[in-house]
Amino acid sequence: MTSAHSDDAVIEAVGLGRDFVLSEGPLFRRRRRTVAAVRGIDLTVRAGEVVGYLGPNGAGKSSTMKMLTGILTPTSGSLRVLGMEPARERTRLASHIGVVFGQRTTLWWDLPLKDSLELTRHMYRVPAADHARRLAELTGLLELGPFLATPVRQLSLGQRMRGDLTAALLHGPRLLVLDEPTIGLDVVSKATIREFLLRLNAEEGTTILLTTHDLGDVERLCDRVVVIDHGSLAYDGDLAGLRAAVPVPRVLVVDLAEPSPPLEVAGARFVRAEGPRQWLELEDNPSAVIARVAAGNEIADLTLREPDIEGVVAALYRGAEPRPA
Ligand SMILES: Nc1ncnc2c1ncn2[C@@H]1O[C@H](COP(=O)(O)OP(=O)(O)OP(=O)(O)O)[C@@H](O)[C@H]1O
Repeated sequence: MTSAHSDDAVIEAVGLGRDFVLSEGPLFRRRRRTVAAVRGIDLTVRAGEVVGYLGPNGAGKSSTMKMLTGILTPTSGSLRVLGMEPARERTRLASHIGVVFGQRTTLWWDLPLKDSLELTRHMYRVPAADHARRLAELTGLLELGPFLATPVRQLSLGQRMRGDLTAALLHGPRLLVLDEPTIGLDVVSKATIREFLLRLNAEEGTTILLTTHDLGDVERLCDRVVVIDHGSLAYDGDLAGLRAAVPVPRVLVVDLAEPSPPLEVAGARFVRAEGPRQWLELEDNPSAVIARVAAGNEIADLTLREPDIEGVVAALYRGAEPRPA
């Protein structure tokens, strides 16, 4: 621990970086090339926060997650998780954090779920009484009862994810690290997982850091979003701030009385048409544009669409400069 470590910081990264050195080219003429997967990230996550760690493929999310959990050693900067240096104190850290990778399971494929969870208890050396109490709680909340006796290989993806979450939480970790926790799940399973995570955070104060490409996860769960691109932080703040920071135009959907050629209106840009419906990107304030459209056309209906988070993050990735707050 360092004296600079602040009390309620669960994650403290300063100038965190990770390079990979690749050897490329034909034998005897190999060239070494360095890929900077993570470049000088400063990130503090405080107890009780739910943080979405977003970015396009290859942005450096997994490399960051691996450093946080001690699987990968940073090549620059400093990193403390719950006051520990993950790569050096990986085993001790493991008893205070829970990790779930949506695409992989930590459960034993051939064992019934409850036996798999029992093995997890031994791995984390959780006393039997604590385990039984916590398993009963989690079984209730995640409705595991009907499939506790089912071998893991026969579980649906949603059931397995609930099992994996249980395995990650049986030892009562203070930090939960989730990599794509709802990937591949149907709408109902996603909602179950999201509600559960919100409750876990509210009732136990568990800090949650999650990567996701599912913007519903972000909208429902995250107080704060951190966007990483090419290994560097592109945004750190709340979702409303992200929406406001990236200039994605609002869209006016105009239902005309009949199909018409593309509207040409000052302060708006025609995007597309489908029968009598046209989409216009607004460059001016909506009421001015609506008045201009109404002046020359018969309108059946109008809807103003705020940019959705998908559009905002996509714009950020495309390199739209965030506006100063
Ligand atoms: N073991 C490795 N050896 C060499 N390069 C690597 C290694 N791991 C990651 N990289 C490179 O580092 C960069 C960041 O990769 P990383 O997997 O962290 O991104 P990501 O944001 O998790 O992407 P995804 O959403 O696709 O999982 C990429 O350019 C990747 O090719």
